[in-house]
Amino acid sequence: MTVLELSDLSVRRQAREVLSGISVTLRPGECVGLVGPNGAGKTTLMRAALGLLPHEGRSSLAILPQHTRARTAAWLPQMREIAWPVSVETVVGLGRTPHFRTRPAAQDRAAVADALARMGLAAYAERTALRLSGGEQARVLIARALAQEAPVLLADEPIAGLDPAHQLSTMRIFADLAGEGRVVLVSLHDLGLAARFCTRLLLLSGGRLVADGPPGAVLTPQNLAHVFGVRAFMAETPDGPVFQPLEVVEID
Ligand SMILES: Nc1ncnc2c1ncn2[C@@H]1O[C@H](COP(=O)(O)OP(=O)(O)OP(=O)(O)O)[C@@H](O)[C@H]1O
Repeated sequence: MTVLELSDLSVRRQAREVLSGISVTLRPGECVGLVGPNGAGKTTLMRAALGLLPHEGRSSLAILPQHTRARTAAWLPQMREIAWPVSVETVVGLGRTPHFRTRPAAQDRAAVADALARMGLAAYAERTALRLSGGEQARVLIARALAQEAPVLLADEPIAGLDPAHQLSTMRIFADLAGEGRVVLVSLHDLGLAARFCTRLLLLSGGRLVADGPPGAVLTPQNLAHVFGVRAFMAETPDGPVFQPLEVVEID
C-alpha cells in the first residue's frame, strides 16, 4: 500500500521560507484537493513532495530511488507545453517510459489506449499533438499521466483552461482513480469542484497548512474570508455541494 507522507516539509526560495513545516499523510482512496490563494505554496508543496525542489523535512516520495519514484508517482505540472510535432498517442505513450526497457509491450499499448479512451481522446490518437487546442493538449497531458498507472497522482491545476464538461469529467476521473485505491492530490482554484469531487481538502496560506479536513470543514466562512478574502454561498443540495463566491471582503 503506497501512502504519501510528508513530515515537517519546508522550502526556502531566495532565503524566504515559502513552505513551512507541512506534515500530512495521504492514503489510498483519498482524492485530496490542495487549495489556497495565488502564491500560497501549492506548486511548491507538490514539487518538494516529488523531490523536484530542495527541501527540509521528509517526503516519502522524494526519498525513493529515481526509477521507483517514476513508477510510484505520476506528475502533471502546471506549465503544459508539448514541444514536438508528434502524435497524441506518442505523447501519451511517454507515460509508459518507467515501465519498459527497450520498446513498449502489449500492456503498455493497452494502458495508452485506456488513458486515451478515459480522456475522450481515442479519435485523436493519430493527430499531431501540436495541432490541438490548448484544452485538448491539456487533456492529452492528463492522459499521459493516467497511462503511467502510478499509485500516486499529483496534478497541478489540471482543469485550468478546460471547458465545463471536461472539468467535470476530469474531476470525476480523479475521484474514480482514488476510488480504485490510488492517492490523488490535485491543486485547483475552483472551490466548487474541489468541494464536489474531493474527499478532503488541504488549505494552504502563506506556505502554511491552515486547515485539513472534509470540504465542509475547510471551506468555512472564516477560512474563506481570512484566507481567500471572499464571502461565498455554499449549500448541500440533492446534487451535492454547491459553492459560489459572492464578493470580496476586507479583513481588518
Ligand atoms: N523560483 C522562485 N524563486 C523565488 N520565489 C519563488 C519561486 N517560485 C515561487 N516562488 C514563491 O513561492 C511562493 C509559492 O509559490 P507557488 O508557485 O508554490 O504558489 P501557488 O500556491 O502554486 O500559486 P498559484 O495559485 O499562483 O499557482 C510564492 O510567494 C512565489 O512567489
